Amino acid sequence: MGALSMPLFDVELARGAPVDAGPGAPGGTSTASTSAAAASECGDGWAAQDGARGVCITVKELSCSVVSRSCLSRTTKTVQLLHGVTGYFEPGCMAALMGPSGSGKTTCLDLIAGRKNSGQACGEIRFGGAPPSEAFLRRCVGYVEQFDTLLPILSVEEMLMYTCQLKRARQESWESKKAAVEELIRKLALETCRATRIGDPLRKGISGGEAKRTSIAVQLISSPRALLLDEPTSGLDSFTANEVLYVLKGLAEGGVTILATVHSPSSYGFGLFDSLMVLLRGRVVYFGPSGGEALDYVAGLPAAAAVPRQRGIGDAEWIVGLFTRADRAGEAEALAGAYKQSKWHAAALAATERLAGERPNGDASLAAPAATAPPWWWALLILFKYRTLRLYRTKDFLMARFPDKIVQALVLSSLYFGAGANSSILNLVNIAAVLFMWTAVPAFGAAAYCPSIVLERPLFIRERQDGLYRTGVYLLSRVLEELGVMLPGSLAAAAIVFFAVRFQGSFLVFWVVYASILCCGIAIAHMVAAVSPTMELANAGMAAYVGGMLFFSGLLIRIPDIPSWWRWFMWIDPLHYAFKAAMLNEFGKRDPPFVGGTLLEFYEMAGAALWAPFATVWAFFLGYILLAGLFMSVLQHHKR
Ligand SMILES: Nc1ncnc2c1ncn2[C@@H]1O[C@H](COP(=O)(O)OP(=O)(O)OP(=O)(O)O)[C@@H](O)[C@H]1O
Repeated sequence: MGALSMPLFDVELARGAPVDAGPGAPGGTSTASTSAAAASECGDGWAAQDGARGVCITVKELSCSVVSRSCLSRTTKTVQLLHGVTGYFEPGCMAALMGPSGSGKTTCLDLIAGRKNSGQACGEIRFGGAPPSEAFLRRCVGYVEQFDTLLPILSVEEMLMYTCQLKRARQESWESKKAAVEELIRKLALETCRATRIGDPLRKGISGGEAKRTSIAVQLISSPRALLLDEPTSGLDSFTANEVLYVLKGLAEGGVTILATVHSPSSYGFGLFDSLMVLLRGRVVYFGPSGGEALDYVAGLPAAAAVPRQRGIGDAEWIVGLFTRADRAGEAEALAGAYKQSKWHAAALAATERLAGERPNGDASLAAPAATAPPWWWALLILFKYRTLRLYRTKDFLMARFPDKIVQALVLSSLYFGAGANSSILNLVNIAAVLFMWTAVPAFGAAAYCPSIVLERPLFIRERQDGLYRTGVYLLSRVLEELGVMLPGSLAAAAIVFFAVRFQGSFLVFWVVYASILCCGIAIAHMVAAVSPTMELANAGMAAYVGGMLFFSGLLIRIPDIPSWWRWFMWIDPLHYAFKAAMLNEFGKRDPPFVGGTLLEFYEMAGAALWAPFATVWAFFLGYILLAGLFMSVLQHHKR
């Protein structure tokens, strides 16, 4: 094994990667052999340096079906996505999974990675001769999904360090982790963008190719034994696509088992693959060596007569073009039948059977370790360090949380300036109104948190599946993150309103009422976002629930006037308890006369202890958090 270095790649490209006309064709050179030679010069892969060994993946008679619902006729039918896929992917080899769009490549990868969460699957998937445990898949198998899920606020280097801290052993020294990150930055040629913010569609950061390489690096940080990649080259220019495939080849040379779906790699990129599986409508139409053998096989098919090879058309492009045309002509089953008669199918069956039965002795990691995530306190600490602290320095995050409170406080203060000191009967309704608004506004403001929770869901799902943390830790981290900014913001708003309106109760209680209902709002936002499949539904759900709460607080309609069949809503309305606490704080000691009794009697609050509504609001907060955690763990809005 030689050293994997980008200059070698550059030289090859500068010379111009030969257009492979196929073995035996006049002037043709085998890109497979060219690349194999190039790759054989590749050095110790990163994984090899870290002592990682690949693992043999065998797939036997893998089938999958889903119940699909027609949007037009509203009928349902069972669709077969995979039909008895059989094959194997060996350590040290880079395998390509190709086929036209919709042929079942992602489905196949999802099943192998244990991430398909809809439909019915049957067949056998083994890693190192054993069915993989969830812990093994999380720890030892990396999955680079089609769409990048990275934390936009972090730089490339921070993203890698953050993942490294959560994915590698906690006991490993910081220096060792840093060295691993440095090595990955070098291997994936991320030096130039290491300090650049990752960004998102609204705030551009690193390029698409850099994001893809960062995603690959994120998966490599724990030295996986197998790396599955769904279209690692899609959306990249041909140079960057070749660059990514070249890096993957180096990793395969280092011992990692690599399986990647690709659409139309260049001849150079295609030549880097060792084996090839082609799917057509969920059926295997070729599985065998890549390069010359694959080209020979395809050239010998009757379907090849309709799509002759032309100069300028790459190997992979020709193969995919030929199969796509055959697919559209309804020849998928015939091609699958032809493959079943071929020597490659017989060889695949025999090798899969043999490898599925081979269980390397002493391969301890195959016996799944129990823990799949770091200790909760460690994960919380890392999330705080890399996420929360960074968000606290992010203008967008702070602007969505501070100014609104101050503006609302200024509006309330100027509208009700000095009203708190006036106990005349005509003014009491104004004081009750400002206290009502004081509890309603923070609950409404919590709707602002919903979009970011829903938008971040794919990242959360990916990181949880990767075993970076458990649901409860993520939720706790997000709530603490909000509470951290909420405290100073709410304190400033409370001080402005309390002293401008000249309230007579306790300032501490006045502030705690506001802070408590704000906490409840944050928890409600997480709960509503957790049950809502989309952002629109989350926003609508939040507005409906919080809007409904307003009516049952006790101000807009007196409690005795609420129709009996609506009374139950009052008991599940934290606003009702927060408003009660605010009123008791303000009027508990000086309950002024009002319409035939006292003000608190009018609102049916007289004689209540102040602690009771507080305790209820906090019980609501805990209840919402528990429900949010439960829904986040159980509900799978992300069907695949
Ligand atoms: N959960 C599902 N419900 C209904 N249909 C599904 C589901 N999952 C996949 N499919 C269908 O199965 C087929 C294969 O999908 P898959 O994503 O595996 O294809 P693919 O080869 O990866 O496609 P592409 O190259 O475009 O990503 C598609 O027709 C897709 O619409």
